[in-house]
Amino acid sequence: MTHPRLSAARLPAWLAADLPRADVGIVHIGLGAFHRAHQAVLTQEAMLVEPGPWGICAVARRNGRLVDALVEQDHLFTVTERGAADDRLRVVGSVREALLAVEQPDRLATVLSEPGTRVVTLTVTESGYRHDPATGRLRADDPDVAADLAGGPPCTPVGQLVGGLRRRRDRGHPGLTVVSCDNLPDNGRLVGRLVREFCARRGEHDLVEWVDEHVRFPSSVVDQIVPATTDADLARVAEALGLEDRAAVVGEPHRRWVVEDDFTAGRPAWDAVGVELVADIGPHQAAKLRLVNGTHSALAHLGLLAGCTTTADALACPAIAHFAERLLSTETGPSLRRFGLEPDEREVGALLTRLANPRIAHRLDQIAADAPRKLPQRLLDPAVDLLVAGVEPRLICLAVAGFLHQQDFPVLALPLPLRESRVFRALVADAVRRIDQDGVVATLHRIGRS
Ligand SMILES: NC(=O)c1ccc[n+]([C@@H]2O[C@H](COP(=O)([O-])OP(=O)(O)OC[C@H]3O[C@@H](n4cnc5c(N)ncnc54)[C@H](O)[C@@H]3O)[C@@H](O)[C@H]2O)c1
Ligand SMILES: O=P(O)(O)OC[C@@H](O)[C@@H](O)[C@H](O)[C@H](O)CO
Repeated sequence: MTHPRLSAARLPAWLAADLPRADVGIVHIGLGAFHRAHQAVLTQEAMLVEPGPWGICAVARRNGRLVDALVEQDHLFTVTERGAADDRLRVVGSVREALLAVEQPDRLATVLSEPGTRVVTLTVTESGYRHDPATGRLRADDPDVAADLAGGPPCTPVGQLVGGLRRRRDRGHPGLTVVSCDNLPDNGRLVGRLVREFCARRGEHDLVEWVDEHVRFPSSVVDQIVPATTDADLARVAEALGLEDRAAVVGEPHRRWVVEDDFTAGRPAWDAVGVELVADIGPHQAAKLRLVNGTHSALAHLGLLAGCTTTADALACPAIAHFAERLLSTETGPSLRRFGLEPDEREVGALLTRLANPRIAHRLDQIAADAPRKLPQRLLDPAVDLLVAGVEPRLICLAVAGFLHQQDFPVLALPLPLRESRVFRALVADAVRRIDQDGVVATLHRIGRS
């Protein structure tokens, strides 16, 4: 059955009542599933508590279908919070404009430069920053970075940011705050460094000075599982709403955002809706990346070898579930002692329940994609900390072996302490051999019993 499209005019009154339709104050670069389920919802909630000009201009890179869908729907879309037992559907109206970065570079630079724009948020994936994780510097040999540095219409997020900041400075408008929400350690400092490096490589040292004085780059940690939307999700939303929503997203009910409290030009009342504003992001970031994302990556690399498709499938396998519980309680959890954090049994249980939600189809191949950029902060840094504390990271090495098993050649750039660690290399080699010989499930069984 076909349904009419979601739009402001068609929205049932009970849903329309809760929609703030504010002027743009935030530009979000990276209009993917996550932004719609997370920051767009929290910003809407914040504006309901404290009204203000915090509407969002959401910027996609190439996904014209998504931008068209939003424009056709008056920028409205639904978010389904899918718990283990039921769904909660809501309509989101905090997005006020949607742009395609590569086709509308001038409009993007203008929105970034407008005085009303006071915050820029980013979710452009780990590879979107185009940096070398080992040095934290821009990959100037990346063709897109090179084209941006040469002054073409910017196609990388850093090039886009610099274009907007330059125009802002030239127009004499005040500074703003850039908040990275990607799963990267020190994400704020990383973007700040890349923006300055980009300007310096172009010889724009005066712009570096302006950025130093007028732009803040707080780091942030986000946590909510939001898989890519499927056709089945879209059909379910259409049935529930009686309207077709081509920009719908589905995520788990858990939603967390921790941000360094360093804003130069104001922000929505996010703190009134549960966003944690903190002075030191370090422990929050390490805990999230190691516990949530570390477990995800381990499940992905071992679960795919075991023939599983989603995190829920993987955790339905007793050997993998036992492995995940031990990974958290004996390795990634204890690795956080360096940050003054102690493993907590209840937290481990709650996390595994989240990841096992059978109604959230989080595909392991989506999590496993781009692994060389994810594994360092998720599993390799904890391995370093365990080795320093005299503990063998045997389970982490199994997950790394699972990753190497799917590769034709070792593509992983190991941190120096692991490259030099004979223990680490021997543990990984042994894990690869065991998986080869016995298969992944039997290997996990054996390790589980030892
Ligand atoms: N999905 C989740 O569960 C989740 C949870 C926590 C954090 N995150 C973070 O958010 C990121 C994105 O996740 P997602 O689910 O939205 O992925 P997604 O693939 O749905 O969206 C990523 C978006 O970033 C865009 N992008 C990349 N480079 C860009 C550029 N130069 N200019 C504009 N847009 C650009 C892509 O085109 C895409 O629209 C993740 O990589 C992660 O760092 C995601
Ligand atoms: O989104 P990525 O590709 O950085 O990582 C995949 C998942 O581990 C990640 O999206 C988690 O679901 C998320 O970080 C949970 O908060």
